[in-house]
Amino acid sequence: MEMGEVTEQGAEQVSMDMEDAVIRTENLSKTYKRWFRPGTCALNDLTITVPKGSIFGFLGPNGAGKTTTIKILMDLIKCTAGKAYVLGKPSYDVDVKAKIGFLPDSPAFSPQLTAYEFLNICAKLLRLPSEVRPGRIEEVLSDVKMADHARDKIGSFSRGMLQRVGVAQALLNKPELLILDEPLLGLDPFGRQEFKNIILSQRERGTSVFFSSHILSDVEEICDRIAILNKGRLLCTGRLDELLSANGATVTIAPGHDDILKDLITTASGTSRQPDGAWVLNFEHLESVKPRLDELAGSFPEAVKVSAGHEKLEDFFFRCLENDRSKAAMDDEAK
Ligand SMILES: Nc1ncnc2c1ncn2[C@@H]1O[C@H](COP(=O)(O)OP(=O)(O)OP(=O)(O)O)[C@@H](O)[C@H]1O
Repeated sequence: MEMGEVTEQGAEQVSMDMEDAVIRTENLSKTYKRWFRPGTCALNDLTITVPKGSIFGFLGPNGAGKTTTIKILMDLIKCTAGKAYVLGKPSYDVDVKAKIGFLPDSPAFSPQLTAYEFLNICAKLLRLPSEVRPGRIEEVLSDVKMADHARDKIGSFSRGMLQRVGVAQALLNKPELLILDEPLLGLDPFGRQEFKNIILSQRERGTSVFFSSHILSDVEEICDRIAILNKGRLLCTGRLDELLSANGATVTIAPGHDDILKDLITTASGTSRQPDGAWVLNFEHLESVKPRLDELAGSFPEAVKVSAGHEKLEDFFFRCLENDRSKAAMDDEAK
């Protein structure tokens, strides 16, 4: 983890060189006004840095403030306080838009247009030269596996196909930075795999990617960095490998040894049962259970397998939210 990066709620992130950051927010806050009622605080003091070349997963439960942040980064709405920089410029800088590929939350398409016609309009808006446009449109349609549907009307597309067209338009201008709001929404497992391949190949050509998602297994597979938000506040951010490996352990108990579980299960941060009946337990701190695990591994060498240093993102995510909820409950009690 970089020096000063937030690992605990409320900690401050020390600034990384702006040159190395494709996105940087500083104490960003947003309150939506409401008539005759207190406003909704959607974002509260958010400070994050997305370094150049990274694939950054922006996570949080419904209503955490992800779309609000993305809208501010795209200058679709104004923040109430704080600062947002994209590719080293304030987020309202118009010139920067030509270097970004953007997929909004629930994009709307004109159903009468074919995929090709829609992308042609987008390419014109991006001022791609006319001689380049057809080739580039074919290229992005092929990237998202929609080449066979170029001449079909968008109105006939499934949700997943619409999402692919949305990703295709985000790729049109060969962006330096992709900002994608829930790009995996509506994609089947093949679509998700293709999306992950697209993102990894984009990174290879030097594009940085910032996307929000609820599909934690996919985020774990491709992201090198994450931030987790809850109720508009940052719970943690950093390199995924460092956040997940922080002293954790995964223990697998072979099928038929459920009796071993009894005293372990109460201290595990996460548990899951495999189809073959084996149990997988995740521990936040290996040290706290190591003596007991050593003892069990000595008595049941075939039944207990310990791999240090890798908590699943899903377990980490729930643990962060649970800690936040307990802290909020304690704060309420103290009031
Ligand atoms: N235009 C708006 N006016 C008033 N409140 C809003 C508006 N947009 C969002 N909010 C509120 O701001 C908070 C954050 O919403 P936001 O859409 O940013 O969350 P999110 O993390 O993207 O959620 P989801 O995962 O469900 O898409 C929520 O409480 C939401 O009700």
